[in-house]
Amino acid sequence: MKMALRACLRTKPGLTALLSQLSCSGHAAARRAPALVAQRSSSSTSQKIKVDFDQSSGVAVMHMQSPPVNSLSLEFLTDVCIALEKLEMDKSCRGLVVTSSQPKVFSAGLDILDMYGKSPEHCAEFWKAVQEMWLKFYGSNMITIAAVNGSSPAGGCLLSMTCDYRIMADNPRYSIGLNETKLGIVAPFWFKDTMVNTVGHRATEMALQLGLLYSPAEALKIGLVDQLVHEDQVLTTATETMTKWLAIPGILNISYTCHFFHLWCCNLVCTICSCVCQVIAAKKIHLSQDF
Ligand SMILES: CCCCC/C=C\CCC/C=C/CC(=O)SCCNC(=O)CCNC(=O)[C@H](O)C(C)(C)COP(=O)(O)OP(=O)(O)OC[C@H]1O[C@@H](n2cnc3c(N)ncnc32)[C@H](O)[C@@H]1OP(=O)(O)O
Repeated sequence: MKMALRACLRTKPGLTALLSQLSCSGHAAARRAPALVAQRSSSSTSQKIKVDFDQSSGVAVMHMQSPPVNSLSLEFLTDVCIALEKLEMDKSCRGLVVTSSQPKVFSAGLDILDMYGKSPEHCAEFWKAVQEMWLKFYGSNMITIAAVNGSSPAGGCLLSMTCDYRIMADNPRYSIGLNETKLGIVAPFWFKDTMVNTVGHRATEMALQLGLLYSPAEALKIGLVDQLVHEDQVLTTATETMTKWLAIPGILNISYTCHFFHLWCCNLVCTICSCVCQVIAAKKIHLSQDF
């Protein structure tokens, strides 16, 4: 799916426009202009994000450092998007590892306090920022690896699933999954689609209906993560793995992209049809109540 988005962003101007409308892209850029990284190795820091870029390997490491649990607030999401935009514009950056500086937690998902009791304008901006983060990671031209060094529920799990590869700390205290159902909320369809693309239809059905959080071993078993390593080894394994991914010629990447793009389009058409059916059904119910 991620590759599919990459392809359409490269080759389909129409869809780019569609996606940019969806994501309200430029939202982040409007706040702060991106800067190109000039040094051989560099480090740039916002309050909540630290990026170390090694120009010799072309690999950047994004450390999420928003205490206590890297919850995805509007401010944090905006910082993530800005950092991604900067890296994306630097053509020498080919790989991105995303990890957490917070102990025991990769990301606690969407910031619940940023969704509750806020103005409609804030909620709209917040929700656009969530979509923007998703699109930017999924549509990135860089190879992305999530170094999941702690728990990663809900939006945290989504963030990791938008990456090409996930390495998780092998600590049974940690968990990962889309647990929205347990919170009494429905995961948006694109959360669901992202999970289907990662673990398949049946596993997603079970995961979402029951709001399951998986231990690292369980997550590995269903393919929600790709590799487990000792807690101390998550980041080094991620950078080693990146070397392998970057050895694959980009052209092959693009070929796979076309296959996935086809699947993604089919999925999108189905989703639109299903939305139309729901609207028609809702109207029918409404009418039958009137008479
Ligand atoms: C606005 C537009 C709305 C449109 C709505 C449309 C559709 C709805 C779709 C909604 C989709 C939602 C996806 C989500 O991501 S919802 C968030 C779900 N997240 C969780 O369920 C995680 C909850 N947290 C935990 O499980 C744990 O905190 C932990 C991450 C495993 C870490 O555990 P631990 O180390 O033990 O830390 P604490 O539990 O003590 O927490 C420390 C501290 O952090 C606060 N906190 C935790 N999670 C969040 C969060 N998601 N947002 C904000 N704050 C969080 C927690 O309250 C503690 O704070 P205090 O120290 O002040 O008590």
